[in-house]
Amino acid sequence: MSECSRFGYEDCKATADWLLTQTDVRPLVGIVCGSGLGGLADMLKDQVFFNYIPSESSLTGLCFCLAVHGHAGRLVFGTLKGRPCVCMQGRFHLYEGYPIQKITLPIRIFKMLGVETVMVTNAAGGLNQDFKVGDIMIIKDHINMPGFAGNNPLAGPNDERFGVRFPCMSDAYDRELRQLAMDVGQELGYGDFLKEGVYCVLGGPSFETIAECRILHRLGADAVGMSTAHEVIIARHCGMRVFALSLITNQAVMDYESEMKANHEEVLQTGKQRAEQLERLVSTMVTRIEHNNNYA
Ligand SMILES: O=P(O)(O)O[C@H]1O[C@H](CO)[C@@H](O)[C@H]1O
Ligand SMILES: Nc1nc2[nH]cnc2c(=O)[nH]1
Repeated sequence: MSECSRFGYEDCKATADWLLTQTDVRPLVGIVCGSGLGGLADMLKDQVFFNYIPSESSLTGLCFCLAVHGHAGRLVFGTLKGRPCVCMQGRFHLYEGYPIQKITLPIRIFKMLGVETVMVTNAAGGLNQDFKVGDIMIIKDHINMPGFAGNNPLAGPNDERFGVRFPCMSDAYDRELRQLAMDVGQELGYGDFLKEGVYCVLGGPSFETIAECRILHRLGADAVGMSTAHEVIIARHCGMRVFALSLITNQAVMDYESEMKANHEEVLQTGKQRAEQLERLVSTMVTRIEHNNNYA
């Protein structure tokens, strides 16, 4: 069986159907928590959660083993300020060695659970020289670097039950949700550290060289990370609205004289420092999204 068909429609449906027998929550919003940002899932009330199961032969299809420090590895259902949500408290990355279709399987499961809006968060290195550590960057576009070399989650046979063969990506990051984030951010007094920009995904796990950071910046990227774009492509393919943000956890090293060194501890530390504001931004947005959906 090919990798693509192993994580196909039937797998997603079986998993979603099983999950729906385990909880009364019918989520309209699905949230993906980035490195150090798992506290978003802890905000959910009346939680029902499932640990990602470290087995290839899992009945539920959620056959993942999660080892990345800073990611809990749970699918959490619950309500956020009264709105039904599901959260991936921890995600999967290319560098963990999983096929790209497996990394993005939970997003299709979101769809089959009834999710309409996906909110994706990540930790990223700042390439834009105007960005500071601790800034929150609303993602307006991405550069899918692995996709340039053919590593796209939609590569392989297309299943029309999910979406079309050639989905548009120029509108991937919903304009209204970006505006909503800006409005909510201003209301909360986050104006000084709320930015907008382009996210570039690389395969990782090594952080970038100085030359790589310089070229990514010249290509138009404002932040660099190792996730998100694959999830967004899959979410858009099956018609969900997408909002995504990066927490700028470290400054990408662009200068040969610099003594700075990217490291995962700093990433997690910055996550902790901004956790509360980020949670408030996302949870306030969630309370307004349903209203937004009415005229979407
Ligand atoms: O993208 P998330 O999962 O937030 O994590 C980011 O932070 C980790 C590196 O510190 C990498 O996994 C990178 O992708
Ligand atoms: N690739 C990459 N991922 C990150 N995640 C958090 N910071 C970084 C970074 O500087 N580079």
